[in-house]
Amino acid sequence: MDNTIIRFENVTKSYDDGTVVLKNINFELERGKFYTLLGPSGCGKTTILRIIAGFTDASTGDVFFNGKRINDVPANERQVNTVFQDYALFPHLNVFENVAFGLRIKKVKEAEVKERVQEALKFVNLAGYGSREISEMSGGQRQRVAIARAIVNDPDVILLDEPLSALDLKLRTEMQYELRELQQRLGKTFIFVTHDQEEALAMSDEIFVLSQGEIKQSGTPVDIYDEPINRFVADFIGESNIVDGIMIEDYRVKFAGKEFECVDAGMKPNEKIDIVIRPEDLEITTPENGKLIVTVDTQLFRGVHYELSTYDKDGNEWLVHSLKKAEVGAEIGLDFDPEAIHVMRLNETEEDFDKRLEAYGDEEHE
Ligand SMILES: Nc1ncnc2c1ncn2[C@@H]1O[C@H](COP(=O)(O)OP(=O)(O)OP(=O)(O)O)[C@@H](O)[C@H]1O
Repeated sequence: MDNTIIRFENVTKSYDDGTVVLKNINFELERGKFYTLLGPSGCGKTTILRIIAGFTDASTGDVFFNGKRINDVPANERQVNTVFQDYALFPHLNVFENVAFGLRIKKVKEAEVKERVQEALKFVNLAGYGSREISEMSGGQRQRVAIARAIVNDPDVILLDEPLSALDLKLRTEMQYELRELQQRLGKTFIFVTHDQEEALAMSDEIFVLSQGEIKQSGTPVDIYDEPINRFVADFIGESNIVDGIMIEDYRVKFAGKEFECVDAGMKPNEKIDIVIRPEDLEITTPENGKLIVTVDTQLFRGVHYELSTYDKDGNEWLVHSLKKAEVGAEIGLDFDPEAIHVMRLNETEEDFDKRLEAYGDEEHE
């Protein structure tokens, strides 16, 4: 059975004033998975949700739901519900009536309304809260009311537009666990919008990293963290050391004035590249044993590790996460494995990246 629930084909969105918000969006989303649209403010995340919900039209391209083109299907006939950033709860209605609202509009019978609302409230751990006023609920509880209101209609897909952004850090982390757990219990497709990379890494089955109306990379959190395909993604996801480099030949790169063994291949000799090394992949050693020699500029204790800001003689900054301490002002060595060097082609797109890997793979098989 085809497990695809939503498909975007060449979707663009522009406004009459000439603003191009989405350039050419293509993706397929599967039933029952947790997807995250991640990117800086204004990159088009909310616009994608609005097109799925039917609140706005795509300018060109096609949107499919369960294999059926839905460009012209009105919002209220789509099997989709949205949880908004500000929850959009009705302050004059109590918790029960807020959740019941959509069912009442559909003229569902009273006995069924009662049963379904109670079930939805139980699902979000708010059984017994039905008669409370919204003003008597905490931020986290309001969030759960908004989710109960979305799931009571039994939609196939739930859209969540930065639903955790109004919460303080501790509650936010709790709600991340809760939302993920809820999605798994429900078995529905969740599409979650955020500009917070940690949230995206923690919660998602698959992440779409967006910038300026384009998908820069998609994949599992581990894929995107370990194999960012360009400087934008590497910089946006996690903390990174990114420096200019040159590919000498397959498995050999040059950066910071020295040549190193690496595991990347399939690029042109002498090609200019971007190099990424994650701070946790750099190990402190003596200057004699270090592949890089750096001076420690600052050191912060972060609980689990020390965070050192260091620089080499060319002025490149190297951020280090280390369990070992160093002396501020001291010269130290940094060691790393060849696998820790991640090589990226300048401004490579996801499509070109995939083509390159495919071509390289084919060559290997010949
Ligand atoms: N009616 C409109 N007319 C012109 N431009 C618009 C209109 N609505 C939205 N935009 C523009 O579309 C772009 C993308 O907006 P969108 O809300 O999708 O971004 P976002 O990634 O969700 O950002 P945020 O995280 O700030 O909500 C923005 O630059 C915004 O100014």
